[in-house]
Amino acid sequence: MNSAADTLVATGARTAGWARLGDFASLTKPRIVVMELITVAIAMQVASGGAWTPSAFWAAIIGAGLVAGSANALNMWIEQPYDAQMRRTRRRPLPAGRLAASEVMTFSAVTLVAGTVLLALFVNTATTVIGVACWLTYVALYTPMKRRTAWNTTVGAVSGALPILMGWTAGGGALDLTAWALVGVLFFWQYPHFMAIAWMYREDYIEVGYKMTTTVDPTGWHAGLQAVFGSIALWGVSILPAVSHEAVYVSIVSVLALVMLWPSIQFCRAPSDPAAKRLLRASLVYLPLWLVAFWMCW
Ligand code: HEM
Ligand SMILES: CC(C)=CCC/C(C)=C/CC/C(C)=C/COP(=O)(O)OP(=O)(O)O
Repeated sequence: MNSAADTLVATGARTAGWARLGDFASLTKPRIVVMELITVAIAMQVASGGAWTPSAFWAAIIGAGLVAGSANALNMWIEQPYDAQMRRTRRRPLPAGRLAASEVMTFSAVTLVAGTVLLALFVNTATTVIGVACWLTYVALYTPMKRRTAWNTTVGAVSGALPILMGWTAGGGALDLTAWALVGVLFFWQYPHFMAIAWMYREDYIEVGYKMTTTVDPTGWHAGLQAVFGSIALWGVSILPAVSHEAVYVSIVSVLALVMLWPSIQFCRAPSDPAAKRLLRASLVYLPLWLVAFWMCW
C-alpha cells in the first residue's frame, strides 16, 4: 500500500463527514464522468427510440458511472506520485493525504463490482462487456502508456469514446455504421480537446515525465496539427449518422464543425495559452451542442 498517503492520514489530514464524502466523489473525476453519462443517456434514448424501461435506463447510467468512477479512482491510485507533483492535481485526496491508498483501492474495487453487476443484471451483456473493455483500456493500457509514448492519447481516446457505445447497446442499438460513427465522434473530438490541455499543462507534464505530444514537440506544431486534423475528421464522422436523415442536421453539424475547426487552426498557427484555452472551451461547447443536434434531428 502507499505509505506516504497513509502517513499523512495518520498525522491528521483526514477529512470527516460531508467533506469525506466529497473526497470519495472527487476520486471519480465527476465532471468528465457527468459529460460521459450525458453521451450514454442520449445514445440510449436515440437507439431505443425512447422506449427504455426506467430500471434499464437508471441501471445503465448508474452502472456506467460506477465503472467509470472506478477506473478514474484506480488511475489516481496508480498516478499518486505524479499527481503529487503537478499543480493541477496535487490537491487530489490521495496526494494531499486526505484519503489512504487502501481506501482508494477499496473504493475502486467496490464501484467496479457494483457497476458491472448492475449492467449485467439490468442492462445487457454487450453493454457490460464494453464497460469492462473500457475500464481495461483506461487502467491497464492508457495509464501506463502516459509514461512511455505520446500515442497514449490515441488509446485514451478509445476509453473516452466507448461509453457512448455503451449507451447505444443499452438502448438495443446494433453495432452498425451509426454506432461506429458515434464512437468516431467521441474519438476524434478528444484530439482538439486534449491537445489544448496538453499545451496548457505542458510544463507539468515535462516535469513529471509524461510523454505527451507537447512534451515530445514543445513547439506545439504537432499538437496544433493533431487538433486541426482531429477537427476535420470530427466534422466527417459527425455527419455520418445522417446518411439517411435531414439536411438540417448536416447544416447544423457543419456550422458546429467551424466551432472546433477555427480555434484549432488558430492554435496550430500560433500555439499559446489563450489560444489553447479558447480551443478547450470550444471543445466543451461543441460536444453538448452536437449531442442535442443528434438527438433532436434523429
Ligand atoms: C485523451 C482523452 C482525454 C484527456 C487526456 C482529458 C484530460 C482532461 C483534463 C486534464 C482536463 C482538465 C483541464 C483543466 O483542468 O483545465 C479535462 C477537462 C474536461 N474534460 Fe477531458 N480528457 C479527455 C477526454 C475527455 C472525454 C472523453 C470527456 C467526456 C466526454 C471529457 C470531458 C471533460 C470535461 C467536461 C472537462 C472540463 C471539466 C474539468 O475541467 O474537469 N474529457 N480533460
Ligand atoms: C465506463 C468507463 C470505464 C468509462 C471510462 C471513461 C473515462 C475514464 C474516460 C477518460 C478519458 C480520459 C483519457 C481522461 C484523462 O485521464 P488522465 O489520466 O489523463 O487525467 P488526469 O491527468 O486528470 O489524471
